[in-house]
Amino acid sequence: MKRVLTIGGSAAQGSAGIQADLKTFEERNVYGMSVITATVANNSRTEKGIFIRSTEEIEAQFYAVQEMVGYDACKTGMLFSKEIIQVTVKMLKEFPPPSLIVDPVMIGKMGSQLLSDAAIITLKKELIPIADLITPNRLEASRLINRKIEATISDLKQAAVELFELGPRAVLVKGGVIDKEAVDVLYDGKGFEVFKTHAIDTIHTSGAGCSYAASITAEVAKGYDLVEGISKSKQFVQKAIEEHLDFDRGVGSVRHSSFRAQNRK
Ligand SMILES: Nc1ncnc2c1ncn2[C@@H]1O[C@H](COP(=O)(O)OP(=O)(O)OP(=O)(O)O)[C@@H](O)[C@H]1O
Ligand SMILES: Cc1ncc(COP(=O)(O)O)c(N)n1
Repeated sequence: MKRVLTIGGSAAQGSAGIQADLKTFEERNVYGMSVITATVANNSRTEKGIFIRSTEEIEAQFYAVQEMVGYDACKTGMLFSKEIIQVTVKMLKEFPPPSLIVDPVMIGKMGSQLLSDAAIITLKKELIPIADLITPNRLEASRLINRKIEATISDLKQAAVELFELGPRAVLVKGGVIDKEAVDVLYDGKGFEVFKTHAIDTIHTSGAGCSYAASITAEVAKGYDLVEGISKSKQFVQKAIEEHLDFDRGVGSVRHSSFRAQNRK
C-alpha cells in the first residue's frame, strides 16, 4: 500500500484540511498520515479560532512518520506562517518525498485566513521551487504572480506559464467556472492540458480543493502520471460536490465517500 503524508491544518468541522485529506486518502486506497500545523476551529457563533502549533511539535510529528513508516508522496496544505513554511522545507529537504504536491491554501471557503500575508513571499521563494506540482485556485494564483487573472482559458494558460517560472515542475491552475464548466489548466513546461467538468450549481463545496489535491497526491503515489492522476481526481471531486452535504448552516461539505458509493452500486 502506498504511503501518503499530508502536512496542513486541522479543520474541526470535518470538510477540509487534514480531515478532508485523510478521508480522501482512505477513499483512494492509500495509507494516510498527517502532520498538523494548526487547528482551525471556525464557529460562526463565537470568534473564529486559529491555533498555531509550535515548530517543535511539527517536527516531532514529521520525524515520527519517517521513523515509523516513510512515504511515497507528500501534500502540503495550510502552513500559515513563515516559520512553519521554513520548518516544512527543512524537513522535506532532509527526507525528500518521491512526489511533492503543494496546495497553496490562503483563504478557506468560510473566510478564514489560512496563510499570513507576510508568509506569501516565503512560500514563493522556498516551498514552491521544490514542488512537483502546485495547485492554486485563481485567487491564489493571482496573489502569487501579483496580477489579476481573467476567467478565460487563454489567461489561465498564461498565468500557468508565469507560475511555472517560480520553479515547480508543474502547475495546475483551478480556474473556477467558465461557461458553465469547472475548468483547470495544467502546464508542465512543455505543454498544456485542460480539464473540464460541468459546473454544479451549489455553494456547498468546502473541502473541494483539499480533496482534489489529496486525491492527486494519492494517484501520483500509486504511479499514475500527472494527467491520469488529475483526470481521476477531477472525477472524484466532481462526484463529491454533486453529492455535497448541506448542514443548513452556511457552506456545507463535499461528500468524500460518494465516488466509492457510486462504484459499489
Ligand atoms: N461548483 C462546482 N462544480 C464542479 N466542480 C467544481 C465546482 N467548484 C469547484 N469545482 C472543482 O473542484 C476542484 C477544487 O477547486 P476549488 O476551486 O474549489 O479549489 P479551492 O478549494 O478554491 O482551492 P484551495 O484548496 O487551494 O483553496 C476544481 O477542479 C474545481 O474545478
Ligand atoms: C485547515 C484548512 N485547510 C485548508 C482549507 C481549504 O479548504 P478548501 O478545500 O475548501 O479550499 C480549510 N478550509 N481549512
